[in-house]
Amino acid sequence: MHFLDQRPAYDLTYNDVFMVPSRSSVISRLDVDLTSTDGLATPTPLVAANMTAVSGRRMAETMARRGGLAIFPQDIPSDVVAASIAKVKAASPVFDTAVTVSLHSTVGETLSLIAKRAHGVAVVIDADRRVLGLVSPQDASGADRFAQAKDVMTSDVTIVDAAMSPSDVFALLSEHHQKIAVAVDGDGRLVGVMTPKGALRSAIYSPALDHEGRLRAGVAVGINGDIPAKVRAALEGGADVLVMDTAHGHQEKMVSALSQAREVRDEFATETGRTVLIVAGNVVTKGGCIDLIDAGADILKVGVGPGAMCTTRMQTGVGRPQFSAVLECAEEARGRGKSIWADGGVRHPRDVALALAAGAGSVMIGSWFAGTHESTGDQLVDHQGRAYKESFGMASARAVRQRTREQSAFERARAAMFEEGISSSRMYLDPRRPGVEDLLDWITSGVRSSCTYAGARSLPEFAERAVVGIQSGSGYEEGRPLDQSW
Ligand SMILES: NC(=O)C1=CN([C@@H]2O[C@H](COP(=O)(O)OP(=O)(O)OC[C@H]3O[C@@H](n4cnc5c(N)ncnc54)[C@H](OP(=O)(O)O)[C@@H]3O)[C@@H](O)[C@H]2O)C=CC1
Ligand SMILES: Nc1nc2c(ncn2[C@@H]2O[C@H](COP(=O)(O)O)[C@@H](O)[C@H]2O)c(=O)[nH]1
Repeated sequence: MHFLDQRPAYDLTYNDVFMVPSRSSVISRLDVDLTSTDGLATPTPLVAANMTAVSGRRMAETMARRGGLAIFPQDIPSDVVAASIAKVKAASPVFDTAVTVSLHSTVGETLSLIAKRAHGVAVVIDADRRVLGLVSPQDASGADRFAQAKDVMTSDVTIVDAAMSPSDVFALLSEHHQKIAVAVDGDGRLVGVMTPKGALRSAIYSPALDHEGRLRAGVAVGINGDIPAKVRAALEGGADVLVMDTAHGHQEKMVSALSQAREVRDEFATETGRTVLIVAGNVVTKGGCIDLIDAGADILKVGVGPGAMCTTRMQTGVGRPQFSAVLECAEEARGRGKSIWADGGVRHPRDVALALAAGAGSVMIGSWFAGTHESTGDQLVDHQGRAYKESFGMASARAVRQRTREQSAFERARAAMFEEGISSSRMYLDPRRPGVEDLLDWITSGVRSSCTYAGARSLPEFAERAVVGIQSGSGYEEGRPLDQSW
């Protein structure tokens, strides 16, 4: 990437910069390869953050099915993480995991489960996972909440063989004017579901798969406690990437934790032949990058204070405008054969494009993804009828209380006094893009387009060719669409 004019002597946020188009020979946005350049080579360079309000099993499955990753947070007990990863790995890389209920599930329970996935139905199955019917909110409307699935379900179901290609599923659904297909295996047992949009997505995205062709997922580990035991539990639990994470990554405790993690990772690689990359952070300076790379990091997590749940900058004055942090750290890491993740502060697709232009290998997103069907929280509705989910920072008093649950009441209360995050925030589901896949479509189509404007067919070419200028506040404002006249 280079600057249109001179590189400024001050630091820049994503909002401070823009890209200009360059002469391009890339004639279609579909010709752009978005494979991440962080060493993980995921087909989509996006990672759902290790935040309790964001990444759980559904987020992990959905992100990996569309080529990205999700990281299980450090506050979840390792046996629970291992059980969740096992489910992710058992899920179909092609069909969405269905919400399932039995004939006797109540309508109330069924409706609350439907909101956990974007495809909008529950599949009614028997004890052998054979498909009996479908329930949608429309089918259930007007029914008593204590009525049962059998009373409201439809048995007009488009059943397909799980080996059918997504384009054939799409054609079948169009022919039958149906909104969803239910895939079964050779024994007639439920495998998953596919909507017409899901079929289209399967043609555009490739899943992020492990060495056995199963969906990938990552696990975060903090820097306190028994690091070797935690790292081993994460690796044995099936983690495909390990994230060593703390607010102030450039501290000696991290350096020591990272060295220990590296040792366990290498032992595990010798035992299993599987080398899991280690991401460490958060840092925002060259010095931080150098020290963590020397201590064993393969990828650096970059960003202090840009997060939507973050109070660090206001409370401490510490942090760094994210575009400059990413640019400087990516340069430093690249010079040492490593890469970075740009973590935090992404509010629009353009921010992802700018982070990748600045050299990030992948981009980590938290709060934006918290407001989707697939995030961990329950969907709530405000007094105007708008759907939202609760989000909170990982350094908020709420998260700290959870993380320190095994300590004494005094220690927990003391730790919570050092909060650097918001304990409760409403992330509204965008009615046009309520699922994380809708956001992925929006982001990746934007990034593909940014690449063609720069004349780049891949992310390394994009990071090389992008031309970035600096804009005023009104320059940024001019670029915002208006939903009504002025
Ligand atoms: N990217 C960002 O800007 C930030 C991210 N976060 C996220 O919040 C989560 C929790 O992180 P964290 O608060 O580090 O909790 P951790 O549970 O990982 O513990 C942090 C450890 O580092 C010590 N420490 C020393 N200096 C600091 C400091 N300035 N800030 C925080 N800890 C410090 C703490 O000791 P002691 O408590 O005794 O001081 C504690 O032992 C992580 O996911 C992290 O990424 C949090 C804040 C900023
Ligand atoms: N200072 C804090 N930073 C936090 C906290 N919880 C998470 N984070 C960081 O934010 C990113 C995600 O950023 P977003 O803008 O996409 O939401 C996450 O990965 C952490 O690095 C917190 O409590 N305080």
